[in-house]
Amino acid sequence: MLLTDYLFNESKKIWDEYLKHPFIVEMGKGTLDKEKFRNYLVQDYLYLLDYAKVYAMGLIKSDDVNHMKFFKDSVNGIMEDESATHIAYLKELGEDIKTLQRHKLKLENENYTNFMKSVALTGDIQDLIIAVLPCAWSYYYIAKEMKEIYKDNLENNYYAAWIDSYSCEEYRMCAKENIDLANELCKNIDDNKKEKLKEIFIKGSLYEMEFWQMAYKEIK
Ligand SMILES: Cc1ncc(CN)c(N)n1
Repeated sequence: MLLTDYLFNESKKIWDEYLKHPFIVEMGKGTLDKEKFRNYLVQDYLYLLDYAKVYAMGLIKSDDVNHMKFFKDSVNGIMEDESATHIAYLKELGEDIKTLQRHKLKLENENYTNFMKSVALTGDIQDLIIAVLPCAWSYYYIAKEMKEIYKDNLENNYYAAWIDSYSCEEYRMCAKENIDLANELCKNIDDNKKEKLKEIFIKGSLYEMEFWQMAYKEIK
């Protein structure tokens, strides 16, 4: 069995909870409070900056030129393409884009990004790819499911552009490249390492859940 199939099975319960989360359900129905969404996007914009740094550390820890290119292209994809959806929504919602970086990270966001950065700094390249794997993969999983569940509700849905950006072919490829690299880098691991990687993956998946919780409860 591929390592990523094993990791998916081990965390599927958590991932299926994402689909029931009120933030996701209300986005799917188009009823989510726009102020909540704006605050989420500001936090997520800051998250993406740290997330890009983790891929930059992946480049430093790679020896293979193809892996180096993957991490370089990922930094570019995060900072240019993924952030572009955030910026477009935030502009439309009246946020000052020039001062976005001045916002403070909320606790759950900081905990999550500190976790990824610490794995990236103290672990090996296998630990690093598994720490970032729930990010792209779970967003693709969520958006693809939303596209199906809420298919009759997307035409005039304010959040359709968000759903599209994470379920489109380009993002599917992005998630697949992360999955394929994880399997390639981890193909010869022993059982102890597999257990360690499972713990990292489950922690990352739980931090994703905490992020949705943070976005929904929205205490400033
Ligand atoms: C918190 C979080 N996790 C994952 C993703 C998808 N890259 C994101 N934008 N934000």
